[in-house]
Amino acid sequence: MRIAVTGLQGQVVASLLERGGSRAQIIALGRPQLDLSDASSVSAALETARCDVIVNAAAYTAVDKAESDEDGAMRVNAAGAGHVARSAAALGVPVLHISTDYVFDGALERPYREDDATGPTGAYGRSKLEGEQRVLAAHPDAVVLRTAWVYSPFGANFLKTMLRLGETREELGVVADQIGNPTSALDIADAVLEIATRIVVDPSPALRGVFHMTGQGEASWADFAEEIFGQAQRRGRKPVRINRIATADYPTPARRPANSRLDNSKLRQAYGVILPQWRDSVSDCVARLLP
Ligand SMILES: NC(=O)C1=CN([C@@H]2O[C@H](COP(=O)(O)OP(=O)(O)OC[C@H]3O[C@@H](n4cnc5c(N)ncnc54)[C@H](O)[C@@H]3O)[C@@H](O)[C@H]2O)C=CC1
Repeated sequence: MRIAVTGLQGQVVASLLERGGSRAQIIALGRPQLDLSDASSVSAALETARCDVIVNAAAYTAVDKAESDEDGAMRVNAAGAGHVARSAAALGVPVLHISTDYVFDGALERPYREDDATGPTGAYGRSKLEGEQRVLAAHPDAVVLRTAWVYSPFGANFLKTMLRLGETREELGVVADQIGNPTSALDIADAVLEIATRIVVDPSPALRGVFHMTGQGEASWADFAEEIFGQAQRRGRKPVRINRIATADYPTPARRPANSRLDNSKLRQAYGVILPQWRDSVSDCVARLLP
């Protein structure tokens, strides 16, 4: 199977390139050849790729910067996602589109299900929600996978930031009143490969539409940090104390949802896919970064 994926170096792209193995040939397409904000570059690159499935994993992911550049985020996350889905529909291949927990406002007191009301609290979330809607409108054979709190050995992410800060700091203040599901990009890649394999052979409507896909178990950012430093300490790093702070004490341009947890039951029922427990995947990632 040939899978074309947007982006060259993102966390999910790098993970797909690593995990493709013998299961799939991964063709990564990024700038300048494929620029999500340029419809003609998207259609030309995807046509040339001659693939069986398209995964839209590239995005404008700078959540805080998007607050002062909403047009830029919209061009990539909304219009760009639409370009990918339209091209996929024209080529007659299914599309898997990666989206986010930030489409929700976080006020609900249980994990969000796919049909819960959306209500993004910031520009990034609004652009990603608009992207989902454009993908679903453009392509009947689309799967939208909402994930959250992504980390990996690649690129920039919370886990790598913690390990870097831990080299010089003895204590750190980390937000304890936002809860979500830390998710390894390598686990996302494994699940995307399974979903792609199914969708090319099974036309069932139950396999199309929006699905939530995150690591199992929940955590606050402070819990996540404590787990990272606990694992790092077992690998010879000095201890780092976490001071559990409130969101109000760590102001950022974009407001984040207090509850980001996503209920994964629909994905499990439709595809039989379930991601590993988040602490196990954190352990694997720390082991790779601190061998
Ligand atoms: N990082 C996270 O915590 C979360 C990410 N997501 C979503 O997961 C997906 C993958 O995210 P990551 O791999 O973490 O992102 P990343 O930030 O590691 O990589 C994004 C990639 O998109 C590429 N890109 C940006 N603008 C582009 C454009 N105009 N044309 C072509 N390529 C462009 C970048 O060069 C980069 O390679 C994205 O859809 C993101 O919105 C969802 C929830 C949380």
